[in-house]
Amino acid sequence: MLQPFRPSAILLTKKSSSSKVWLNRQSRDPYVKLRVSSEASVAGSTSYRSRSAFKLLEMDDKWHFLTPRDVNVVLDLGSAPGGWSQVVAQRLGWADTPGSATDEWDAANPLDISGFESAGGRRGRGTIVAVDLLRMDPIPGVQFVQADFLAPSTEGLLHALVPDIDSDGGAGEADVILCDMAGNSTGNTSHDIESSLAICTSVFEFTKRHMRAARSVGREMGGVLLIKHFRHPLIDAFRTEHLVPHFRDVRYLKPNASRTESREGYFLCRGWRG
Ligand SMILES: C[S@@+](CC[C@H](N)C(=O)[O-])C[C@H]1O[C@@H](n2cnc3c(N)ncnc32)[C@H](O)[C@@H]1O
Repeated sequence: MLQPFRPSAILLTKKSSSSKVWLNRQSRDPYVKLRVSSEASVAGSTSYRSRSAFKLLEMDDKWHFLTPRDVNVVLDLGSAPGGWSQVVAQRLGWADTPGSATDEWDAANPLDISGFESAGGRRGRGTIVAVDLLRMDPIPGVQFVQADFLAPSTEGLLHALVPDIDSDGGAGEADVILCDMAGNSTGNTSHDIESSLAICTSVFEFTKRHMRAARSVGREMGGVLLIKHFRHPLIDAFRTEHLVPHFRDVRYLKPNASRTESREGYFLCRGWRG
């Protein structure tokens, strides 16, 4: 007769010690506490869906790349569960609070735009398009595409959702491209760096085709790219070869909300030169 599975003493010890480390870290993490307390303080809405939301809030509070009135088209690459999209929706006026999940997701439809209409009929400005491999519950003001960003067909899906408002017919429609995309960490540094580099390269190629340059809208500053990466000399070389020549200003950001022990950081690239 089959015996029910009983974890061995070793498994139990390993699990409980790693769980303890995790629980310990969570209970001391001020951003986890903040995420939970934002739920309590915002009646009738959900809290931010991710701890990551606080990184974007912190970076935008300092550098103001989402708040200018002429920011109208924002792309959120690697958006699930939706913390960054909630922040963008708030900053573009779609909601005062992080916003609440609305209808059930229709998993059969990769171009579900059910989150587009704001709860209560409130309209913000502009267009927010988010993409992720994983499903994401709707957020008012955010159009979501469930797809692999690295697949060639995804670019067309994203492009179809963004209004092409160039007056001179030139390329480029995004004011801000955000990328918090990351593959699953394997613990193997060279594999993780390779994956981060592949994402950075692909996002940069996409940026070249879709970022708005200053001249196309008569602005002083072209579009902004905020891109996550994992610190490594190869990523530094990517910054020097690709980002620096194409933007007026490129800087490394490590928000307080990003864990110190993590190699994660962000390049904030402002003023796309085209
Ligand atoms: C750190 S999470 C993003 C968290 C998000 N900014 C938030 O605040 O909720 C990274 C996301 O990148 C997504 N991702 C990784 N590779 C992807 C790919 N090739 N295409 C689309 N999404 C991808 C993952 O599914 C994951 O949801």
